[in-house]
Amino acid sequence: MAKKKFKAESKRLLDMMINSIYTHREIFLRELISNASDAIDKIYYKALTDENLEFDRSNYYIKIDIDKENRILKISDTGIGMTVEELESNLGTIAKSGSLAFKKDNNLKDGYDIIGQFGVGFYSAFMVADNVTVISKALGEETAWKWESNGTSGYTLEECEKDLTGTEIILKVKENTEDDQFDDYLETYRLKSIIKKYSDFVRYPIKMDIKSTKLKEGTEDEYEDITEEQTVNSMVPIWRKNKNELTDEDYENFYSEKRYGFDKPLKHLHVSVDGMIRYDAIMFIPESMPFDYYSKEFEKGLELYSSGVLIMEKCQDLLPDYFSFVKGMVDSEDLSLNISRELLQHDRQLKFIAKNIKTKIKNELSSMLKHEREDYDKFYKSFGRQLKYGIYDNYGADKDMIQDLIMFYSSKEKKMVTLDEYVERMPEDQKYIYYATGESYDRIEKLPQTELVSDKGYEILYFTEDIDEFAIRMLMNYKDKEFKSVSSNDLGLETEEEKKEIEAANEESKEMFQFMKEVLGDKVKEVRISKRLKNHPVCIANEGEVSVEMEKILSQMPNAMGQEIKADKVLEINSNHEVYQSLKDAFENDKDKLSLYTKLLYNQALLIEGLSIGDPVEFTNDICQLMK
Ligand SMILES: Nc1ncnc2c1ncn2[C@@H]1O[C@H](COP(=O)(O)OP(=O)(O)OP(=O)(O)O)[C@@H](O)[C@H]1O
Repeated sequence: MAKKKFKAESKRLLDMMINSIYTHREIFLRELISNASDAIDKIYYKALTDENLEFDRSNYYIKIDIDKENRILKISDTGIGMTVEELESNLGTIAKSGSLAFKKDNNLKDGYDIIGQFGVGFYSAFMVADNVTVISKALGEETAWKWESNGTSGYTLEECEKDLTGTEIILKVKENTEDDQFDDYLETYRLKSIIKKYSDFVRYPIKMDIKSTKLKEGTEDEYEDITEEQTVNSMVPIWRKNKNELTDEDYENFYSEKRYGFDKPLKHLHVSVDGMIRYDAIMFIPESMPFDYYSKEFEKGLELYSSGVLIMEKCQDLLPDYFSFVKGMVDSEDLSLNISRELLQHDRQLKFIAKNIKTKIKNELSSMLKHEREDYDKFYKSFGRQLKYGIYDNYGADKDMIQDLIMFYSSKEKKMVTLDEYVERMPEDQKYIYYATGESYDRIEKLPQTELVSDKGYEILYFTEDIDEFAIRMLMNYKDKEFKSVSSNDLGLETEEEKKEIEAANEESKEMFQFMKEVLGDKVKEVRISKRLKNHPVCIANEGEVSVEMEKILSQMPNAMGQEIKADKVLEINSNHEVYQSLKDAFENDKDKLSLYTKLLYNQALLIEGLSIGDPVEFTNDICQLMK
């Protein structure tokens, strides 16, 4: 049976292909400039092996010209050009990459990296142009050729005039439509900004004629409009420069030029890895928090370049969430990109880079913590909370990596301390790392529950952020020391003897506590004598996994599930306080009085804890009742 070839309507095929590959129309310019840069690179490569050919950098450039009136945009280069056969095979066949063939033929790997590989970039010109003309004169050829197409009905090829070796791509820019402003691509400022965005580090000058108004020579107040040819790209990327030649100021300038932030970065990391996968990266740790940092709008990510050409503005996969504050870029020649260059084809290389970067950032932060504590404190004030999320995130997968970077306010030091510093200072007899939760340091300081632990001379870490307790629960312990809330049932402080005494006292007042528990119903799980109070009459303690502070946070969650999770509260009474005797008297003589006292004490404990009392009217009525 004879095999027949598929027939396809080229216009529709082209349309489909271009519009499904590229999400941003403006990248047509990136594609055409990358082709021009490839074409110049090819002369450079040829010169390496051809003695008769000299490569003098100053002769090579890319030029962008605009003719607004005729809606013409021209991209010219002084590169290797195309012969008539190459025009036919490279531009006449979709998905034929002359550049890929060149790379293979010349066995190119290192150094100057040719960008093109898929053979489709050129056609992106049809996203903005009705008609594309290519005039090209190949290196060493006498004649030039003109290729022309409207992207619908094939193309024409004819001989033409051209002085210099190289290629001109002439676009007849589409008319505006209701939805699209094609006029934009005839505006100098717009083109300049597209070049800056995607092609700033192309190795050859990209020139444009730029109009400006200048003081007329020899006059003091007469101005004239002049047009000057300017190079609009910066060419040599800072990350390819030698670190020793760069100053802090250079990095700071790069940070603000790139608009990574409006602050001055606290730290920069310049990484050049030359191993199995090569990459360069410049990353910054900002000092202050972007205004939208803790909002849904904030997008993490590093800029991703492939051989100096921007591929993605925010590559999220390069950063874990807990380092989302890091700004900067990564450039690698070794990435396998897909056709649109917006997606990475195999993420093996990317994963490798991401893992590498993660360790570098961690090390940088550790060294800052060790050697530049003041800076670290500033950093932690802005982003500490994010690090704590990292402990909790992903079921604690990276907790070991981050635990040394987190800090809490210390009751003793009156400043932020690391867990390591805490453990180092622990007296020998101290079993646990104690913490207390509350709204502010001031409030925690006054919490009755902290009394006994403080009295023992133990340090307490103050947790004021919603994430703190959740993160610590994930960590469970640090250097084999378990975390213990000052509100938890067993503080591990009493001797066996003391324990027995408390048990006996509880047993003695068992019936009274039972009565009090009945008054409070399911608001508390138990009423008992406290082991932790010294001067305060009452407090709320905690039994089980969910703490009172966690209940507070969960109750603010929008979904119903959070509202239902409650802490098992225990009302603890200080048996050394005079109130205890009043309770006992009331139990003997006046049960109504005991119920009033019970409700009052419970509400007091809630208030101290920063919790709202269920029925404030009842509470005030109870106080009046007491005053009668
Ligand atoms: N300005 C130019 N000078 C010389 N040759 C060019 C020029 N523009 C395109 N070509 C040739 O045409 C081929 C096809 O270009 P096209 O942009 O479609 O694909 P590519 O650059 O090879 O790959 P990619 O789709 O990855 O950009 C190129 O490989 C190159 O050989």
